[in-house]
Amino acid sequence: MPVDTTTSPDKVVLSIGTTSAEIYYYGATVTSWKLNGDERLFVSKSAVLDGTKAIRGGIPLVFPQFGKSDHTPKLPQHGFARTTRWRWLGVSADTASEISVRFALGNADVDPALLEAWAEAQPGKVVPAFQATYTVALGPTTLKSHLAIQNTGTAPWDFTALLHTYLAVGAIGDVSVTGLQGVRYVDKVADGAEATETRESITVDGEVDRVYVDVKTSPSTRLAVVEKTPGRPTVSVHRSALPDVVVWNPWTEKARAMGDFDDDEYRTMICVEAGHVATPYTLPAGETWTASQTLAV
Ligand SMILES: O=P(O)(O)OC[C@H]1O[C@@H](O)[C@H](O)[C@@H](O)[C@@H]1O
Repeated sequence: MPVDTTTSPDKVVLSIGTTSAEIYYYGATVTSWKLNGDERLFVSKSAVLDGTKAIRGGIPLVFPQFGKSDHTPKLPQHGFARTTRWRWLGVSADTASEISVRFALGNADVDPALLEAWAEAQPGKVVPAFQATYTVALGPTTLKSHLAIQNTGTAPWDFTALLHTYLAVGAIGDVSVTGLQGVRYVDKVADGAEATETRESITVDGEVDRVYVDVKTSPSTRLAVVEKTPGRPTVSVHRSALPDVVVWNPWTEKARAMGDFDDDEYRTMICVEAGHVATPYTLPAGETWTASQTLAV
């Protein structure tokens, strides 16, 4: 199968046969995954792509903090990884069945004020020393995101991380998410109330913003986005070391409130976000945490 990589000042484009992906250096955000010309990721028509704002769509990388925290009021929502330009490390594998590329982010790449803000939540308020490597691998029917975060300092520190995946869907009314039945969740739309998911297939008919905690799946209960619309294949989400899953759709009112999201776009997207967010991960000095997600059609 012909494989190809092209780079430009803003992004890298990968292709393998009729499948392609593009990744912006800004945020190392994957902004496109096309199979036979069919786009599987949602990016808003109003997304800002000039590196001044997190990209509204694709797969923004949330690190070192999911959401907002009272401990770090100056650290922006969802941290700084999605709003910082990553270093391009080049192609790491290039075979007939997979092409992968790597990006890096470390302390020197990040605005010092943001590092100081992160330090507020750490023991002794010490700025964490880190090195992150992000690998994106494209196969004929898969897109893998692999994140490795190393503590390069001498003291442990905490973080939360998440792959904020926006999937494109034909019509939100025809979509269901499977694999979450019986899982406890925190409902951010209901002021953080906790409940257990009873449904085998979750449908969306209003604002949804839930953190499903410690989601265990098996081949018979796989995490997947299923569409009734003819011709739209199921996208499965396979996870490693990302126990929690956020399901988000802003619906009408929140859509109107977002400047980089068109009013009706809630109809054609759903976020299914794999992360380590319900509890922070403590990374000991010198150690590396690795996690990955594979989207498969
Ligand atoms: O607007 P942002 O910062 O990209 O966040 C979008 C959404 O991201 C989700 O992960 C959160 O659970 C939502 O609460 C949030 O609204």
